[in-house]
Amino acid sequence: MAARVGLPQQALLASALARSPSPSPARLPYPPLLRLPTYCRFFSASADAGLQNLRRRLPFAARAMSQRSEAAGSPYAAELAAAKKAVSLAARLCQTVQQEIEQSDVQSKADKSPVTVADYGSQILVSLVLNMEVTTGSFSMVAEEDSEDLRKDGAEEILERITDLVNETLAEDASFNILLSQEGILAAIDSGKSEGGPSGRHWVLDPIDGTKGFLRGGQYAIALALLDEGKVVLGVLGCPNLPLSSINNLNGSSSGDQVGALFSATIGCGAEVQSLDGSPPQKISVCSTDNPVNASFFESYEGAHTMHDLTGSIAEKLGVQAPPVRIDSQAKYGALARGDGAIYLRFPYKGYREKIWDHAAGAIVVTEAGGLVTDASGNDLDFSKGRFLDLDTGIIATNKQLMPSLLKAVQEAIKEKDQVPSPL
Ligand SMILES: Nc1ncnc2c1ncn2[C@@H]1O[C@H](COP(=O)(O)OS(=O)(=O)O)[C@@H](OP(=O)(O)O)[C@H]1O
Ligand SMILES: [Mg+2]
Repeated sequence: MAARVGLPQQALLASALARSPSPSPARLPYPPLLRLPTYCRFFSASADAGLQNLRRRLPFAARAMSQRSEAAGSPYAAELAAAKKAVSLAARLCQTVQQEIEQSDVQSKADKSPVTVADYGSQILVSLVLNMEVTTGSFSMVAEEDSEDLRKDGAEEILERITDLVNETLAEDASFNILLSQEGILAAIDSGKSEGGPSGRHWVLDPIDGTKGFLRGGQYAIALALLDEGKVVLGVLGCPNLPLSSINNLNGSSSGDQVGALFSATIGCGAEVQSLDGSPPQKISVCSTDNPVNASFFESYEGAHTMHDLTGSIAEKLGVQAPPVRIDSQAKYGALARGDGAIYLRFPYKGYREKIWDHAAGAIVVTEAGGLVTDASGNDLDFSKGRFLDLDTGIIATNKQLMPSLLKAVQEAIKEKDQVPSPL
């Protein structure tokens, strides 16, 4: 039986909520929260000894922020710091859930894909932190989840579970004097309904990329990017189960290494990795091999997400010797960006529409690490068209030396596949 927020904690949180006055705009300490009027109930945490007892450890997010990054002087430095803090906090909630997940924590969406209390919880925390930390401009977020299913009859229990998880995560972090009501929880999820587009700034979030991997106990990522005038200008990938230094086997694990990597990149400032618990950021770069024989390639773990027969044929044409490294989520982009492998191939089945949140953060981490990310014809990915990427050819990534031969192999393999008569 998984641990839930214990009764004393539940009572504490409930009483804190009950005695908190509704926020009036003049009292709100974080101006951006004005955009979500029913969002929060504030109270003075410092006066509450019980809440202090819930704060068992220093927030790793806060420590991560104090480390100097290459991007410190960039025009997006404040946004990058907020994004790292948001992703780190969300990662903590996801880790808690993954360790003790129950059947009732998982639901099925309209498209039959799974969604968990952690997907919702992660989206809520990222929305909240961004609203609190980024105080300039209007707030817009394109995110994967919405609250529709949680507003239906019968969803009361899961909504309560999400509310408890979010508030417990906030209560454990000394930098937050805030709890959310259930209306606040729903509003925070729905703050991700933006359509994005070519003008203005839009955050792009996959609160859990690779939910199937998350459920399997495997790799997943919290993926957050910022679009400015249609271009990705920063990206953060939190990968709680990825070894910090490198991966060296097909399961994405490596022996004796610290686990939990936070990748980040800002346009023009390079890409970095640090531990999720706050080690100093280290600059990363893609591997420099120009010999496909030495190259290994990443692809989706799920056979339904990419055509493994096509990727096998591409690898064979290139002369790649090593078997594919199959891991879930944009952790693949992070691993590629620091040179764990040389190539990433993704070829969904016909009819699948790629979402921008599945690639925005990963793509900038790779390009700022010196790599290239394109569609199967060599075109840059266009994140300015709304919630979808609108490409149907596939996505490839590698270093600049290998890209010409990779593109050639991709074109040949696609042509050959198209010539094979369909069995139907
Ligand atoms: N049919 C189909 N084809 C292609 N892609 C699909 C498909 N269905 C889902 N998805 C998306 O894949 C996301 C998971 O990322 P990956 O495919 O890289 O990882 S995995 O190894 O397959 O788990 C996954 O992200 P999450 O939904 O956030 O888990 C989906 O956005
Ligand atoms: Mg997701």
